[in-house]
Amino acid sequence: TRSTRPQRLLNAVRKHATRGDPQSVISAIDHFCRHSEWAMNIGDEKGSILDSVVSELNPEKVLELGTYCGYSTVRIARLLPPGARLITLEFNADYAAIARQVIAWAGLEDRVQLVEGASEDWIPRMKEHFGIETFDFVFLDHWKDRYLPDTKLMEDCGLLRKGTVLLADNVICPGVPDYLQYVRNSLSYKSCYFKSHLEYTKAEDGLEKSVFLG
Ligand SMILES: Cc1ncnc2c1ncn2[C@@H]1O[C@H](/C=C/CNC(=O)c2cc(-c3ccc(F)cc3)cc(O)c2O)[C@@H](O)[C@H]1O
Ligand SMILES: [Mg+2]
Repeated sequence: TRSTRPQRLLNAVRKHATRGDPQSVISAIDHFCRHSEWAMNIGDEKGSILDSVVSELNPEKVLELGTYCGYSTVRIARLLPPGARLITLEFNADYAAIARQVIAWAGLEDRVQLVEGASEDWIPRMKEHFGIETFDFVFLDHWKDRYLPDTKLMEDCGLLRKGTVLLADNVICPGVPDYLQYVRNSLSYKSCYFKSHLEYTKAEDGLEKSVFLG
């Protein structure tokens, strides 16, 4: 049977990246997506903005919604101190299997917990199942119509604290109008837009950084 694009992406990582070297995994995926097959990773340009937000925050507890192949998981986890934890949710078993191998190739499995399942099922279980009080940083990159309901769910589950940072991918392309309207008009958030480009293209896209004010 024909391989899938995530399988071909993993093959490119195994062929061109060095085990235990996260930067080489990131570069191998970016090269594959720029020169072989486009894939919906945050990419190098928006990825640098993600890096700067994570580095400035130095978060201990991180949640990622939508693992896909693990590209942004590797970008975030490589910047975390060893005691920090990144929980990433992915409900597609095939993507989860690829992402586990990408994360392992980068040598970051000790900092990452990939949970197979839907965000709406797992967000309410973060406290009792993972012993998480609140998250310091949340990266949203899953189905775009899930950003707003999941943000409200995280609020309702008490998973956000004063200062928790939400960073949302694709706020222009494909776009998340209901989420943007919410975080930009709610008195509970201080929000700002980082203009960039859709991964591996010249199209406009950007990231929205929203700080929960409690
Ligand atoms: C509720 C729930 N729970 C758990 N996992 C969940 C979940 N909902 C989705 N997932 C998972 O997350 C990923 C989905 C990512 C969706 N991302 C995009 O659709 C996306 C699209 C583009 C794009 C832009 C221009 C185009 F012309 C075409 C595509 C760019 C992007 O950067 C994207 O992120 C995928 O791995 C999916 O299984
Ligand atoms: Mg995205």
